[in-house]
Order: sequence, then C-alpha cells, then structure tokens
Amino acid sequence: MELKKINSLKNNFYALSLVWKMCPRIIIFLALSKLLYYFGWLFYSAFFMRYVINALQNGETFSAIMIFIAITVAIFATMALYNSFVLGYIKPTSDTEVNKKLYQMLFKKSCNVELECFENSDFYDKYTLAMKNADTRIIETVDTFFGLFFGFIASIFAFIFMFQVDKFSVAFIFLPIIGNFYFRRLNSHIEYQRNKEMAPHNRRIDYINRIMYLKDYAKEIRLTNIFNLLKRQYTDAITGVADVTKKFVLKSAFFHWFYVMFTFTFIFEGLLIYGAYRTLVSETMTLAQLAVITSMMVSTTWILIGFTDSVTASFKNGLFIDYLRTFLEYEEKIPEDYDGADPGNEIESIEFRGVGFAYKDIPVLKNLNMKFEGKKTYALVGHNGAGKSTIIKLLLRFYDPTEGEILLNGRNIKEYNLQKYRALFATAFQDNRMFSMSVADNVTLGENIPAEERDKIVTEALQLSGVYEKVMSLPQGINTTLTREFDDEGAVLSGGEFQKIVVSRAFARRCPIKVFDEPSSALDPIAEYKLFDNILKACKENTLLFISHRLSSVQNADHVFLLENGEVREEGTHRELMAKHGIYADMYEKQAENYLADKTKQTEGIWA
Ligand SMILES: Nc1ncnc2c1ncn2[C@@H]1O[C@H](COP(=O)(O)OP(=O)(O)OP(=O)(O)O)[C@@H](O)[C@H]1O
Repeated sequence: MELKKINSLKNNFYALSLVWKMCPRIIIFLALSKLLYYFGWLFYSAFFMRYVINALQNGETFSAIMIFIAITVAIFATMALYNSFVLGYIKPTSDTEVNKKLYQMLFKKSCNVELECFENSDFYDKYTLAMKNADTRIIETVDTFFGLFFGFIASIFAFIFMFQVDKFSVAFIFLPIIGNFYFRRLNSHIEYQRNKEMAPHNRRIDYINRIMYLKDYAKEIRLTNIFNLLKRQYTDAITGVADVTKKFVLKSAFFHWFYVMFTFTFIFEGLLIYGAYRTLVSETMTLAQLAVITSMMVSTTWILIGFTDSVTASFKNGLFIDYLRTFLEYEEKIPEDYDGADPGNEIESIEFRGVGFAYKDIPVLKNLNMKFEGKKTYALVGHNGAGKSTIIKLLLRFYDPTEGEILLNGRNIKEYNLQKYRALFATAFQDNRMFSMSVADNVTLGENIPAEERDKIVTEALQLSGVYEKVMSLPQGINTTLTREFDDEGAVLSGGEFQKIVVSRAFARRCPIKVFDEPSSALDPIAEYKLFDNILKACKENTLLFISHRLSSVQNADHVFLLENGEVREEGTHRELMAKHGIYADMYEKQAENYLADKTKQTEGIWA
C-alpha cells in the first residue's frame, strides 16, 4: 500500500515532466492559477476581514476603508480575469496541443509494440485505459499536482493564522481533515471496490452494446435467435450492476453523511457555538474577533477541502498515469524501429532451422526445417490449424520463434533492421482489412509513389487480381472511396471483390518476396484459376510463397511443403509428392474426386 502511494506520487511527477515536454506554458499558467486560488483565500482569511474590523475599531476614515476595499476588489477582479483567460483560452489551446503530441506518442508506441501485446489482456487493458481521455487526464493530473503543492503550503499558513487569532479554534480545523481524509477516503475505497465488482458486468454490457451497433453482426442478429441470448446476457449484466450497487449503497450513504458532517457542519456550527460561548458567556472574545474567526473558518475550510481533494485526485490520477507509463515505457521484444543490418534487396535463401513456436504455452510449430531459395515458388499446404499462417507470421517477425532460428541469406533475421527487413515482403493475408479510403489508397497503402506512376501501378495490380473492370465501373474509378463510413457514394464490394483488392496490394508493392495466404478462398473457380495463373506470371522475378487449400493451384510450385500438427510431413514437387502416394497424394485425389463428382452431378442435371 505504501509502495503504491509512493508510485502514485512518482507518477504525478512523471505526468508533470511529460506535459512540460509537450506544452510548458500550461504548466506555468496552471501553477499560477492554483497559487492565486489559495492566495485569495489566505488573503481573505488572514488579512481582509482583520484589516476591515481593526480599521472600524480604530476609527479609520470611511474613505480609507473604502479605498482598501476597492483595491481588494480590483485585485480579485484581475484574478478572475486571469482565471477566465486561462480557462477560456490557455487551457483549450493547450489541451489541443497536448492532445496532438500525446496521441502521436501513443500511436507511435502502439505501432512499435509487437503483435503479441494485443493478445495479452493485461497489457491490452492498460493500453486502452491509457488511451481513454489521456490528454485531459494528464492535464488534470498537473492541475491537481499544483493543488496539492500550494494547498499544502496554504494549509500551513491557515493553521498559523488561526493559531495567532485563537489557539483553541485550531482544534476545529481537524474536523474537515477527518471528514476529507478519513470518511471521504473510506467512500473512495467503496467506490473502487464497487467499480471492481461491476467491471465484469460492465464489460459484458459494453460488449453487447458494441455488437448492437457494429455492422459486422447485423446479419446474424436478423437471421438467428442470437438476439434473445444477448438480451438475456444483457439483463443478467444489468441485474449484476444493480446488485453491486445495492450491496454498497448503505455503507456509502453512511460514510458520505459523516464526510459532510465533519467537513462542513461540525466545524461551522461548532466554531460558532464556541465563539458565541466565549463572546457572550465567558466574555473572553470580542465581537470583532468572533467575526474574524468565523471568516477564517470559512476560508480555511475551503483551503483544506481544496488540498484534500487534490490529495485524493492525485492518487486516482496516479493510477491512470501508471497505465500510461506502463504502456509508454514498455520495452518492446520486437521493436519496429529496431536498427540492425541492411538486408539488401537480393534474396539468396530463407531458411527455417529447427524452428519451434508456441502461442503463450500452446505449442504450434515443432522442429521446423524448411529452405526457400530466391526467385522460386513455394506452396504451403495442410489441414486447418496445421500452422501455415504462423510460419508466415514468424517470417515477417510478428513473433519470434521460441526455438531455433530463421535465416535470410545465412543471417538470423533478428539481426536486420526490422523496417528494411519487412520492406522485402509484400503480403496478402486472409484477414486483411479494408480502409475507408480510395481504392488506389487501399492498394498502395501509403507507399510514397508519384501520382502518374501510382495510377499505372494500381491499374496493373487491379488487372492482375481480376477486379479492374469492377473498379472502373465505380463512379470515380480507382479514386472511389471504399465503404460508406464517410462517403454516401462510397463503394460496397463483395467478399471476393475485396479479396482481389487485398491481393492487388501484394502485386503493387515493389519488393523481392511475395506472400499470399489463401488469396483465393472467397473467389469462384474461374477467378481462382486466373488469379493463380497471374500470380505465377507476375511473380517470376520474386521469391513466392503461397498458402492454399486448393491443391490444383499448387501444381506449378517449384516446391510444396505439407504441414501437419506444426511439422513438415512431406515435401517435394507436386509430381514427387503424387508419386509418394502419401498424405498429399491422398488429399489431392480426394479433392479431384469431389471436383469430378460435382461436375458429373452438374452434367447429369442434379443441380440444374
Ligand atoms: N494468436 C494466436 N493465439 C493463440 N493461438 C493461435 C493464434 N493464432 C493461431 N493460433 C493457433 O495456432 C494454430 C495454427 O494456426 P495457423 O493460423 O497457423 O493455422 P493454419 O494452418 O494457417 O490454419 P488455416 O488453414 O485454418 O488458416 C491453430 O491451432 C490456432 O488455433
């Protein structure tokens, strides 16, 4: 617990240094704002009332008192103007600046961490919490930091001033301290506990909310009874939230009542009774002293509330900054900006040597030995879950092998500059995403290509993947926006058409290695045949790796690897594997039989 507090304070300093680097002016203005806030109360409690009452008692002239009051009003009016300036101009403009710089930092980090981080729920939770309102939270942290700092100093002065006026009255100051530090903390603890217990229910509610507004789920909801199931889960989650609320409500109300009593009621009423007793019964206090003490009590209470609020808020913010810090200071295992050797542009060989890999503790690849030579064509085949896509992910260094090594031109791929290494590959994955941008941007994906050359490259790539005619039938050809997210005129493509756009990406990219992970799974047989034909023709000068379940499409590969349970079970050319009469031949024949059977059915008119 103590360690947590220290970390929390350290995190506040961390936030301060972060904001200082991004926008130093907001720090200066916020510090001055807080200083003025406490100065205002101190001035009022220790000086203003005392001066006015003493002046009245000492028979100062009315005009002298009025001048003093007028100067005070002018000072407070200037302070109010300054506050309005900070709130109305400095803060919004600084928020924007911090927002821009902080999110740039977060996005950069998020692009730099390895893929595995997104599968680690603990890390992912911290990442999303850090991203949530990070800009406003970090400025709030700075604000409460100064509230804490100046509040502490102002509280000491308030004590001294009250002690000077009446040493017994100081005892009353402990009441708001007990109220704020003890009962409010107890309530904060309850709030924390309540949020913790509600979290699984709220996560479920968020999940169902998301399902209800995301287009991806709209079809299933309309065609199945899944909505009833979701509704039941939603009701259960809402009931869960209500139960947790009920569990804590009494305790929370009780502590809140104590907080109000100690922070406001006891001090205000108590001090008044004490003052009235001394003034009227024991006659040890003048009415003027009573007035000064009463006004000091009000301002001291507000100083203490400001200070204790800042303490509580700074612990809360410290936790948020902890998420931010964990994320920003995370040491990447495979940093995207890793600077190593230049891999060049010539591929002699890629070799998997005794490679093993496990997703967390689940082994997926075992003692894998494979060699790919430059400018040749390789096919990876095998049943679902055999580990084919994982091999590609290791090759692209989304993950590193847990055993063995992968070599490019005889050197471990870990030794290369990662961005230069990745630039050697053009990949089309099964689960690649569409961006709400033009077709051309969806194909070139931010590559820096001159406009006239870009159109030519995009056109060629679209022709090779067989979607060019479709794209040219769209209102603005290759400049048509995909999806209707931002453009009502945007194009909505079929699954197969989109897959062809994904494949175009790999055609458009100028690089020595092309990788296609099931590029034809959504294509009709004729489009599939043409696509493979084009891939082989267009990638003659490339090292080509492709994964396919359709064995007819791998016949022309120079070498085929058949994988089963994360191991290479057979390898060779199509002919060699057929001659072996092993698993590959068996799979191939079964697929061919099915295909012929389908053909017979069609000619016999069964499906007519
Ligand atoms: N991110 C992941 N975390 C945990 N397990 C994973 C992850 N990705 C894949 N797996 C598991 O690894 C195994 C191999 O998956 P992989 O995607 O490499 O198979 P595949 O041969 O490409 O399959 P398919 O032909 O169905 O695409 C599967 O059992 C899968 O469940």
